[in-house]
Amino acid sequence: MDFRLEDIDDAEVERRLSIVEPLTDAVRELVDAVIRTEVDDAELVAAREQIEAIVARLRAQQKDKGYGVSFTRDFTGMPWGNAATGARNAVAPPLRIKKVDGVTRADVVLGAAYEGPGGHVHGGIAALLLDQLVGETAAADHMPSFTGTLTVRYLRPTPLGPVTLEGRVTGTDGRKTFVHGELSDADGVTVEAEAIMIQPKHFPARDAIISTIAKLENERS
Ligand SMILES: CCCCCCCCCCCC(=O)SCCNC(=O)CCNC(=O)[C@H](O)C(C)(C)COP(=O)(O)OP(=O)(O)OC[C@H]1O[C@@H](n2cnc3c(N)ncnc32)[C@H](O)[C@@H]1OP(=O)(O)O
Repeated sequence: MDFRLEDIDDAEVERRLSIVEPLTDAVRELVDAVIRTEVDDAELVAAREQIEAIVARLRAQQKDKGYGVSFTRDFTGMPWGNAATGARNAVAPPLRIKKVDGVTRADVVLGAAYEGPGGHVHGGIAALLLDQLVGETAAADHMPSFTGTLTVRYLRPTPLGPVTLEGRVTGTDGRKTFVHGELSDADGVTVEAEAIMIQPKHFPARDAIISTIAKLENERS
């Protein structure tokens, strides 16, 4: 797995975010506009040509594969390509999960790009958001847990628009953490999930990052 250390502080993380998040938001607007526009065919062709020019500009310098996950020396993660939360990923709804007293919560608005049944959220998108939620709920002490089993129950269709997510740990057993997650609209829970999250036996990336930080600190002292 592609994890790496970047020797930068939180101010530099914020500076980079202040550049990329508005870009990603603009691309989200583009996606939404393409879905909902009713301009004529000539306008669609002209717009496509402009978009192709922007793509060529961004391709001038590219990573070989995905973005990967970087960490700062303070273990601030930068999973900016992540499909559910990535700051550089316009496919991701702008999901920002917060953990308070062990309970994870997020508010997000799901627009036209997340449609499944007409006017309602695609079931795969609900599962994606819940998967990320249970992952962040189970994560502890900079150690990720991978989703072993995710069971999703769709109680009723979720209308497009504002939704909330909430997750909590319901138990642990060795390296397994059991998590309950919910997706709700203003009228209550629409989708619920039970997950078995598993801390991998070995997580070489974490060990490699910790030893790199120790080396950097040695060099500075
Ligand atoms: C840094 C901040 C991050 C910040 C937070 C990051 C959030 C990221 C959120 C994204 C979450 C994802 O999508 S993760 C991506 C999707 N998931 C994956 O790709 C996982 C692929 N699978 C695997 O890598 C592996 O199979 C693991 C890690 C799940 C398990 O491998 P293992 O560690 O070798 O497990 P093993 O020793 O065999 O078994 C340990 C115990 O777990 C049970 N077990 C094993 N597999 C499963 C399973 N699939 N479902 C249920 N239970 C299972 C066994 O019966 C055993 O129970 P017992 O005998 O002890 O009772």
